[in-house]
Amino acid sequence: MGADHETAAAVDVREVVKSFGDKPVLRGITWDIPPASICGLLGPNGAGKTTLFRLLMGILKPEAGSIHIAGLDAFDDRVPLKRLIGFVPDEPVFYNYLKGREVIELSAAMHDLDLDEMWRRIDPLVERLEMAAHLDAYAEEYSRGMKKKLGLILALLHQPSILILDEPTNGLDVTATRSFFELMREQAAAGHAVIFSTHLMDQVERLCEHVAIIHGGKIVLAGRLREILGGRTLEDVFCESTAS
Ligand SMILES: Nc1ncnc2c1ncn2[C@@H]1O[C@H](COP(=O)(O)OP(=O)(O)OP(=O)(O)O)[C@@H](O)[C@H]1O
Repeated sequence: MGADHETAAAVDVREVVKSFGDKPVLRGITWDIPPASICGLLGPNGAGKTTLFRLLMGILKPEAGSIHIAGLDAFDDRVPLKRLIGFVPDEPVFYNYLKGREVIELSAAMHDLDLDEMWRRIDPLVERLEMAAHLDAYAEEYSRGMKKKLGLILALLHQPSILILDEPTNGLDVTATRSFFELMREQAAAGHAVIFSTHLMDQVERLCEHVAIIHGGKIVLAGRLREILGGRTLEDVFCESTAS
C-alpha cells in the first residue's frame, strides 16, 4: 500500500482526481491514514475537504485514482463499508418527523442491531453528551450542536473501526468538545482510525498524532504532527503550506 509507516494504512488514497463540471477540485490526492490513530485534515475554505470525505464515503466517485478502505474500494464496496465506517457530515440532516430516539433506532435497525443491546451500550454515550433529556424531541428542531451530538451517536452506533468526521466540533459547547476529545482518544486506543477536518489548529495540536494539509487540489503536507512541526506552531506551518 506504500504507507510511510510500519502498519498497513486504514485508508489508502492514490492520485484521486475530482472535478465539478469544468472546475477541478482534487487534482491528484495521495494520502495514507494509519489505523489506531487520530488524523486531522486541514485546508483553506473550498480546498476540498468535504469533497474528499464524500469520496471516502462512496457518495462521490473519483474520475481517476483509487481509494481503498480496509482493503475495500470506497465506491464499489460502499455498502459493506458502511458497517466499518462511522460518518458525521458537516451538517447532519434528519427526517423532520422523527424524534432523536427514533432516529437512533432507525439507524440501529439499518445496521441490524438488537435494540436492547444497542441501548445498553449507547445510553452511557447519550449521558456523556448530555443528550438524554432531548431524545424525545424532534431531531430536526435540535440546535446545531445537538445535531452534531446526535450525528456522533449515530456514527458510533455500530462500533465502526474508522471514523470520518467533517468539522465535528462545530457548534459543540466546551463540555461537549471535551467529551468529544475523550471519545476520540478512546477510539484510537481501541485500535480505530479517526479522521476529522477542522479549521481549529489548537484542536489538531491537542488531539492528533497525524495531520494532513490540502491545498490547490493536492495534499501538500502529511505525516506525524511532531515531525512536521519541528518546533514551529501548526498555524505557521499551515500558513506557509497554503501561501501560494
Ligand atoms: N456539488 C457541488 N457542485 C459544484 N461544486 C461543488 C460541489 N461541492 C463542492 N463544490 C466546490 O468544490 C470546492 C471544494 O468544496 P468543499 O466543500 O469540498 O471544500 P471544503 O474544504 O470542505 O471547504 P470549507 O472549509 O469551506 O468547508 C469548492 O469550490 C466548492 O464550491
